[in-house]
Amino acid sequence: MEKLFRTSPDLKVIYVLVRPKQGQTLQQRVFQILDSKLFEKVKEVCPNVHEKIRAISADLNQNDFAISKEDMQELLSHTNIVFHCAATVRFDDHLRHAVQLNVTATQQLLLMASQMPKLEAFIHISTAFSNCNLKHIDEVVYPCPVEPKKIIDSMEWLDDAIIDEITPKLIGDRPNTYTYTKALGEVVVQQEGGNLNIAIIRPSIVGATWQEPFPGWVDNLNGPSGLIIAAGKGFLRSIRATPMAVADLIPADTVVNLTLAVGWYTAVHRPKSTLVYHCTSGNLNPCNWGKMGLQVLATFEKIPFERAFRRPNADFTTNNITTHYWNAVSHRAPAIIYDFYLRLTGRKPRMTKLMNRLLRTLSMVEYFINRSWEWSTYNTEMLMSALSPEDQRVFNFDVRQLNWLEYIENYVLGVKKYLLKEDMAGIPEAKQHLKRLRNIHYLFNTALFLIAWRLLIARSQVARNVWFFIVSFCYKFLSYFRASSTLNA
Ligand SMILES: CCCCCCCCCCCCCCCCCCCCCC(=O)SCCNC(=O)CCNC(=O)[C@H](O)C(C)(C)COP(=O)(O)OP(=O)(O)OC[C@H]1O[C@@H](n2cnc3c(N)ncnc32)[C@H](O)[C@@H]1OP(=O)(O)O
Ligand SMILES: NC(=O)C1=CN([C@@H]2O[C@H](COP(=O)(O)OP(=O)(O)OC[C@H]3O[C@@H](n4cnc5c(N)ncnc54)[C@H](OP(=O)(O)O)[C@@H]3O)[C@@H](O)[C@H]2O)C=CC1
Repeated sequence: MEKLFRTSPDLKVIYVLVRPKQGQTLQQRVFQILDSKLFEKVKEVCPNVHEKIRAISADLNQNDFAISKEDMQELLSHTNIVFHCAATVRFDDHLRHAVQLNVTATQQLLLMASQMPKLEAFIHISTAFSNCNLKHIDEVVYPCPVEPKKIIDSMEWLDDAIIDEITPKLIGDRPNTYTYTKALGEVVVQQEGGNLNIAIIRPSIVGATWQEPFPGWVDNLNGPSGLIIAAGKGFLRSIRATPMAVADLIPADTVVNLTLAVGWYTAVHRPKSTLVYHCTSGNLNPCNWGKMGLQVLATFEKIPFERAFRRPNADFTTNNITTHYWNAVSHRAPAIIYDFYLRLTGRKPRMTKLMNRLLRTLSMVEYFINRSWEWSTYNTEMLMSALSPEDQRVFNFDVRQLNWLEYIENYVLGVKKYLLKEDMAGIPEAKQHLKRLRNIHYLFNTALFLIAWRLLIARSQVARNVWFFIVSFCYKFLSYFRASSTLNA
């Protein structure tokens, strides 16, 4: 919406399907977004942007999306282009719910779209990981072993226990219900698109903005953002990741630019078949997880997060045993010790629970940070060459120009500002806090060493002998030093 109004202020109206949430009405939800920093630039070129966004109450879990008759009439008669990006993105969602949102709702939306007389294009947002069971992925819709229609039907009569039982068999070698249902959604789009002008966009891992409307803007915890917080606050200190595996991140504004360009191309050129566009970075400008982790850490040195639990650190491991070791030593043990301290001081323990949640999240993303994929980008490159030089500049989605180090630094800064809402004025205090943590760390390690050594001496003759040898050596060295300094005087 931001980019559309900034580049086309004459646009009449955008209908946005919204559900009320957390005690807020739809209007409040939309106005909260419009009143954010993100929309500051838009308001300069389009001051009446508030009037141009029409929030329509809709819940994709309901029949006909629970849209009122009047709203439905208005939507059907006025819509020129549909961007379908609503989905459940939870990796662990129950299959029934994931199918309802990512497959059935897509089917219903297509049906709705087929009743829109003025519709020019239907743009479906999928994910580059919908076929993550393959290593090389082309810009085509791959068939699923069980037809989506059969899956949709079966979800209506199977009970939860049976669904739980068949879920691993259905998702096969995909890691979760999210990627599986997004793949089903694509098949539905292809099979039931009828005469509609359809395109599918597959972004990889969406990160903060690169350039527009300003660098580093981010507003949710999906993808790396939540883990950047966990690392910056010192909760996450080691990760099972392959440093050389490609980190296929794609900035949010690049996805937006490609999506709008695809909307234009689909409406104007009306390709004969459904085109799939990969919105990925790996084959044009690859960055790996190792480089990303180092740059994230380097940025924490310059711009630390406030009130960190421990000093940020990054141990990458690919080994099962070291993963368990680091999880025990770097994650669970500090959490248990801290909770013990909270109990002692009469407060409610919370760190172990938080750490368990973090480890669960890690176990779910591990699949994606230990593999590399190749996505072909013929259609995306074709689209780039179809744009005029001016449009190539305004709707830039050429990731070859992306400087990763600069991007990651801005990303971390954006996480601090827009997700954690931390003030830059707090940086000196945050640095001071990290210094204190470092001293506590040294003190703790020294105390631990001395206790272990004392216990060892008490139990082992060899340790005692070594200890006496070190002490007598130090004593002789000191005596020699004292004697030679007296002679010199
Ligand atoms: C060692 C040092 C390292 C140093 C450097 C580090 C550098 C960085 C390197 C990092 C490598 C990056 C790898 C990314 C790979 C992504 C691949 C994506 C591929 C596909 C991309 C797509 O195509 S598409 C979007 C993908 N889809 C998601 O990305 C949603 C995932 N997510 C969930 O599937 C649920 O979230 C899940 C997890 C079940 C929990 O479920 P759950 O029930 O336990 O928790 P909830 O979600 O209910 O949230 C409960 C509380 O956790 C908060 N929270 C939510 N998410 C959080 C999160 N990610 N990290 C932290 N905190 C999070 C939330 O804000 C709540 O906070 P509160 O309680 O205070 O409100
Ligand atoms: N983030 C990423 O890394 C990637 C995302 N994608 C795709 O991009 C799209 C957007 O994802 P992202 O922005 O990350 O995720 P979000 O969860 O932020 O966006 C999903 C949207 O769908 C809406 N939604 C979910 N359920 C319903 C419902 N029952 N009725 C109405 N609206 C609903 C949500 O509304 P509400 O705000 O009310 O919860 C939310 O605005 C998805 O299709 C996802 O698959 C693809 C690749 C990567």
